[in-house]
Amino acid sequence: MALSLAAARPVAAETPGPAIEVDRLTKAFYDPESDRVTVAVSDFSFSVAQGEFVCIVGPSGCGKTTVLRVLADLETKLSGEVRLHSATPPAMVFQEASVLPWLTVSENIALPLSLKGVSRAKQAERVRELLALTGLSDFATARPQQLSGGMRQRVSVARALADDREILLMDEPFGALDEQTRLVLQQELLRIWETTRKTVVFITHSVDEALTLADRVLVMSPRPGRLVADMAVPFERPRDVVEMRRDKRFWDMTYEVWNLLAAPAEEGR
Ligand SMILES: Nc1ncnc2c1ncn2[C@@H]1O[C@H](COP(=O)(O)OP(=O)(O)OP(=O)(O)O)[C@@H](O)[C@H]1O
Repeated sequence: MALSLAAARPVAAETPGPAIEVDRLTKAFYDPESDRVTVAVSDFSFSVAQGEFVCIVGPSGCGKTTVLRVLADLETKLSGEVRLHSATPPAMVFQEASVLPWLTVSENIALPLSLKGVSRAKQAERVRELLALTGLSDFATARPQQLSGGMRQRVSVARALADDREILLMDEPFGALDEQTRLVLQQELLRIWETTRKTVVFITHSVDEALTLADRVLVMSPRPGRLVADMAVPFERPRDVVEMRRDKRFWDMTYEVWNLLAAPAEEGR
């Protein structure tokens, strides 16, 4: 199937209000042992519209995880403003699948619902939907150690979706997987996103993963991380992760982002 990537997606026109607004965020860590302050993120500003998929790329240690942890309220900021326009706290997916080994796949997915006291019947219905959405229906009663790494990460994604939070924060969720599994999960995440239209902030080291998934790619500088580019990704949806790679613009953008990442850090940071 030839993929038509001709029309640029009018991101702003389709997206209502902001779901996330970050204004001049600065975050530093103090290590009392060495009496050293590490400025992880400096003056970082961006916003994410409701239902938008934004990827953040940047060199190792530039503060990507720190930004996500501040959004999740797991870290306090030094200065700046962070506003989440959402009725629910964000859900998180981490690099390592954070599944509980003593629970079955279904029980892992149901965990946020059982913690909230949702009835067993409603839990079972929601779990059924999520097993189908993430392709795990045949593994409902399996335990995590019986699953591959990719399948465990699918369980993490399903669990993050269980109680239907509006914002999904994903920290390099496919980073530990082999290339082929990664492509399969990227395709699945695209399909899931088409179905759920969550607001997603997704961190990755992989430029082509960012271009495959995102409406916009934010490129960060080396630490202390600052915003160096905010790029709209023009490929129309639904996307096919393999077919996209036949489009010259995909590689032109990959080159452009790599050029930004390879640029030397500015003086005086
Ligand atoms: N809890 C902490 N205490 C002290 N320093 C920290 C802490 N967390 C992060 N840092 C420092 O902040 C900087 C940014 O770290 P962060 O993990 O956010 O980067 P990253 O871009 O996500 O890195 P990577 O891509 O390698 O995962 C690093 O220099 C790191 O050492």
